Parts: sequence; C-alpha cells; structure tokens
Amino acid sequence: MRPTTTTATMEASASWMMWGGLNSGVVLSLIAVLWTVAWQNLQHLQLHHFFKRHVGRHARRFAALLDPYLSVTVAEYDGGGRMRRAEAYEEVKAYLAEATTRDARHLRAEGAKDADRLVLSMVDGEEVADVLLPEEAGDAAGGTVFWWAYSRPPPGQQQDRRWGGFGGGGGDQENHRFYRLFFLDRHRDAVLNAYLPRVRRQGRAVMVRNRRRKLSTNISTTQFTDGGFMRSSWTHVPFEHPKTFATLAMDPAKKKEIVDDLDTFKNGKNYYAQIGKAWKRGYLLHGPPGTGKSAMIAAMANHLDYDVYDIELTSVHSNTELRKLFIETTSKSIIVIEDIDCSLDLTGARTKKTDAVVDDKPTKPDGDGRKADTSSKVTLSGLLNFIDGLWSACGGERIIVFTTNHLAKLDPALIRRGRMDKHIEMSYCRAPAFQFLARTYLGVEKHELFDTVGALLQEVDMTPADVAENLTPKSADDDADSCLRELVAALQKAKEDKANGRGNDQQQPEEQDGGAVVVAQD
Ligand SMILES: Nc1ncnc2c1ncn2[C@@H]1O[C@H](COP(=O)(O)OP(=O)(O)OP(=O)(O)O)[C@@H](O)[C@H]1O
Ligand SMILES: [Mg+2]
Repeated sequence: MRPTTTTATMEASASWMMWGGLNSGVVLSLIAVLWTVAWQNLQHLQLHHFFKRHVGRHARRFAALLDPYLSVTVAEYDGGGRMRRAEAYEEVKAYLAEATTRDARHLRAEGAKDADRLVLSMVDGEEVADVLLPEEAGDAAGGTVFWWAYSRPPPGQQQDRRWGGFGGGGGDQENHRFYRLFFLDRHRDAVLNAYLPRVRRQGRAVMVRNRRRKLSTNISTTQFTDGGFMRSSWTHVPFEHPKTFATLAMDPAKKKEIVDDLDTFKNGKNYYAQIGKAWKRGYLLHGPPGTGKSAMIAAMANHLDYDVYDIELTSVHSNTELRKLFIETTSKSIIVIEDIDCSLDLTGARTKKTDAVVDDKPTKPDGDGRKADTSSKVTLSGLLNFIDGLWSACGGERIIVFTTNHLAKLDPALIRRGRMDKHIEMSYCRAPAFQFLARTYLGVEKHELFDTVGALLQEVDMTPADVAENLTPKSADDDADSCLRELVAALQKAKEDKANGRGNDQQQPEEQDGGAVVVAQD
C-alpha cells in the first residue's frame, strides 16, 4: 500500500521502503514525527520565513529523503469559478470509477444510463493504485504504480493551497473534495505528459458512456452530491422523450436540412474557433399550437444526444438570475425558452419601452398598489445578453431554442440572424405529413381514403397533433380503416365549421409547400 495521507505515516512508510529495515524504519518514523511537529511549531512562531531563507534548501532535501512522494491535487472546484465543478475533477472521478474500483474496498454507487447498472466511485478516505504501462510512458517510467487518494480538507483548512483551496471566500467550501495523485520525483515527466493526459482523455470517454441525459428546469434545489450539499439553480429528471426525427412528420427535404444543420453544428468545434464565434446556435420554432414545436425539440435532443434545459422565464426574477442559470448549464445541451412571447414583455409593439429598461429593478406598483407586472423582471437587453453577450461564450456547444405561436409579436432584435440563426416554421398538416403520420400510427402505406384526406387537408387547417389523435386507435376493434374514416369525418366537420364562420381562430400559417414544416435559410 502507498503511505497514508497523514504526513508522518507517509514519511515513515516511505523511509521503510527506502531503507528496508525494521529498525531504521522505526527511527526514521520518529524523526519524521519530530520533524513535522517542529515544522508546525516553527510556522506558528513565524520563524519559518527565516528557515525558508537560510536552511530551506537543506530542509527540502531532507524532506525528500523522508518523503519521496510528490503529489498533484485535483480539487472539486478550481480557481476559475465556484459555480461549477472543475472539469478535471469530473474526469478524474469518471476515470477512477472505471479503472480502479476493483482495488478499492469501499465504494459509493450512482445510477447509470442503463437502468440495471451502477456507476461506482471511491468514498472519502479511500486509496487506490493505478499503473502506467511502459508503452504509454515511452520511457523507463513505464510500469510505474501511482496512488490516488480521495479526501477532503481537514476542518478549517479548506482555503489552504495544500488541500487544493484557492484562498478566496465561499460559503460551501467545507464540503469540497479532492483527488490527489502521489508519485515519485523521477516520474514527474511521465505523470504530467503521459499519465494525467491519459486519465483526462479516458475520463471524458467514460463520462460520455455513463451519461444519463437530463431534462432540467429552473426550480432551485439543494442537492446532495459526493461533495456534500450543493445549491443548484436547476432541478433535473432523466430525459426519456421518445420523439425522434424518424417519427416527426415533415417534408423529408426539410427534415434532412435540419438534421444536416444539427450535425454540422455538433461537429463544428474547430470551425467555430476558426471564425472566432462562440460555439452555439439559435433556433426559432414558430407556428400554431400542436404543430410539433416541442416535439421537434425532443427530436433534436435525441438526435444530438444533448441535455435539455427548459427555462420558465416567468420564474426568473432578474437578468442576473438568468445569467446564473446560464452559467450552470453544461455543454452539449439545448436551452429552451418556450412561448417567448407569453413569457416576457418583449413584443415588437413595446420595443422602445422594453429596450430602455436595462436594469434589474422590480416593476413599480401601479396606482392601486397592485403590481403592474407580476411576471418576470428579465428585460429584453438581459435576454439579448444571455443569447449573444460575453457570457454566452462560456463553455460552448449549446443550442438555444425559442418557440412562439406568434412570430409577428416578437421584437426583431431578438430574432435577427446571429441570435436566432435558423427560423423554422411549423405549420398545419398537409398531404405529405399526413401520409407520414398514417405510416407511423397505422402502418399503412396506401389506402383508398388517402386522396380524400389529402384534398380535405388542402382546404382545412388541421394540426399534426389533431391528425395524429384521429389516427390513434381508441379500442381493440379500431383498425386503419376505421381510424381513417374518423379522420375524414373530423375534417369534414372542420370544413363545415369553416364555411359557417366557426373556423378555428388560430394564427393562419404562411402559404407553404405541403409539409408540416418550413425552414428559413440563414
Ligand atoms: N409534425 C409532427 N409529427 C409528429 N407528431 C406531431 C407533429 N406535430 C405534433 N405532433 C404530435 O402532437 C402533439 C403535440 O405537439 P407539440 O406539443 O409538439 O406541439 P407544439 O407545437 O409544441 O404546441 P404548443 O404551441 O401548444 O406548445 C405531440 O404529441 C406530438 O407528438
Ligand atoms: Mg409546445
């Protein structure tokens, strides 16, 4: 076993390995303990500055004799920010979970992507060994054993750099953990150039494999993680929506265009870096209710294998809170704001007013003392900053999707290209989309009623949601024939209602080419 994390025992064990004799081991253990005590007292008396200057070199040599191990600490939160776990920490955790849990004696378990599996990780105080093979190191350091320890700083020393602290303030610091790698000085290069990069690389691969996709919404919670209790702005559940592009009714050419656009984005890391643009893309889905906007978002998330963050804007109280929410999102995610026109006072008619309000002040009560605006204090400028300000560059690989039933009501500043790069109109069901739904819902490619339905759908605006509902069998006796007849009856009724002036009052779609979706080019 590698020496334990307490200095004295570690030094004693190291000496044992070096001199190999029981007596010398005991003597050196004693020296180590005395040295530690003396050093701590010197520190207390502030005399260590004197020692550092005058005998520091000799002291370091002596210490190296007693403790030949160097260490690298991977802290849960790095100096870059306290709001998000350090990536390196997550990667080391994932790597160790897979590479070394065979050796660990005490483990903790979390649910994995596959419902029957568990992802294991080390518990506090546990240590494991790992090996760098000769071919990986490319030199004599190969085959070397390294030691990993998982722990947390002793109480009161969370800010100490020895424990991976960064000296600043921070409320939740008590619970921050760290992984620490121990190795010998002669393996320094192998550790830094071969071993640690390999750990991070493999850790990332394990994270992708074990990743359970999440659907998060902005309800703040206190969660228990292996780092203790954490306050998060998001609450999440596993994302298990079955909608895919294969079951989304739309014109095949348009579908391909959207899928290609998503693929290009996903593989575009280098391209975005090359053109100096944050790696993000905005989609605006607009169209009447029931035309598949939410279904499209689920299909996008499933296609890209991304998490979904669904922001309920009316619960966001300020621009600052919106920014915080954004910072706490992870990469490979779709950030969704549904019904943007209903969530905020951002509509075209009030552009001037909203644009002028750029601070986070709460809305003043009106004459009766009631609040004039009880929704959100997020302003247009706050939202624009959220989409394309400096903050949007943090992390990368994010898609932002807005949906609306009323495109005309939106402020042009919000939906201009560059912010909302792709505008996709979702519209009423026409013949091609109907045939797709018939195939998906009833398994029929052809039917004598197809022409009748197709003709009626030219005259009547029916959403894919309504067509799909009519095509869904309601009892064991229902078959393709009865479902199609039911659809024809529903369409004929809608046609009569329209003729009698009782048509639906939904937004009329722009004339389009027979599919449920029209895509606007960049
Ligand atoms: N083009 C489509 N292809 C397949 N199913 C669809 C399509 N459009 C709608 N649906 C189905 O209809 C139902 C409602 O669709 P969805 O919730 O996506 O509509 P929406 O446009 O988001 O409506 P709203 O504006 O009210 O939010 C879903 O069950 C969805 O699967
Ligand atoms: Mg919807």
